[in-house]
Amino acid sequence: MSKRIDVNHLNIFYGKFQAVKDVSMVIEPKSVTAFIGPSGCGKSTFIRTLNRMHEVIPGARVEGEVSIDGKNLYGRGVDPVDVRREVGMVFQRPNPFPTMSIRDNVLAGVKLNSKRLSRKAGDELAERSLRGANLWNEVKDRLDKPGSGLSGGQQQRLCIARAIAVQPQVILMDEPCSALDPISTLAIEDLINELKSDYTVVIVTHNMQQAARVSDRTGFFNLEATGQPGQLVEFDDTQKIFNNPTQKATEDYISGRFG
Ligand SMILES: Nc1ncnc2c1ncn2[C@@H]1O[C@H](COP(=O)(O)OP(=O)(O)OP(=O)(O)O)[C@@H](O)[C@H]1O
Repeated sequence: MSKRIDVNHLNIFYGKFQAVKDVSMVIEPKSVTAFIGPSGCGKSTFIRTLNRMHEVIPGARVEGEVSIDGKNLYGRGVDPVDVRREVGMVFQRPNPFPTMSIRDNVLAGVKLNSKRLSRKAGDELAERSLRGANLWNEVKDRLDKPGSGLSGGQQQRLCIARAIAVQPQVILMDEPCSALDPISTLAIEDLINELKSDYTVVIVTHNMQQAARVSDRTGFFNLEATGQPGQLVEFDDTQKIFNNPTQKATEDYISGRFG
């Protein structure tokens, strides 16, 4: 359940404004890839194009190609709903359905995909997904209570359980810890580390220590100037990016000289 992503000459626009320019990269399966860079350089815009989520924004469009194991996500006849089933996403703010029970929250994505589940199959899938998100022990006695009754960190793991339940190949995370306290952040980081044995994980983070801790590969995005599109300046092994980057702009950013 893990696939390679190939991005080829991807340009991303909001109407006439070009937000991201000419990105090409390979994202390896069963690894964690992190994107860092200053505010507004297009990290969120880019990650959303990996599951066509940008298409919910009016006027947003791409040129170029994104392939998962050789299949172009933007090919003719490809249904974005199918793409989002294969490539799940977890957002900055945990967004469980507040009145829905914990169990039903986990199964919500599966049910949206119009899969009918028996009670037993639903219980099994909910347990498996909650275990996969390291949340089972904390919620197993209150599966029928609303998702909104959980702490922020637990809600984020609930959202990860919901993403896993659909059995995606890839999990995208857009600043998944930015609304969380340090303990919950560590719990999510541990989980990301475990998820990579089954999934291709892509994460946007503002926290450089987090990128250094959780990722195998890191991409640094930057803007040449305000109003210009964001570009991928450097993409390499995380060790290399943080210890011996090739580009001066990367070095300046990771050493806190700008951004
Ligand atoms: N819905 C939108 N409509 C128009 N322009 C947008 C939209 N979303 C983002 N942009 C613009 O695209 C550019 C990239 O924004 P994006 O949110 O991808 O950057 P980012 O690197 O994720 O920033 P941050 O770190 O602050 O979250 C910015 O100039 C932003 O103003």
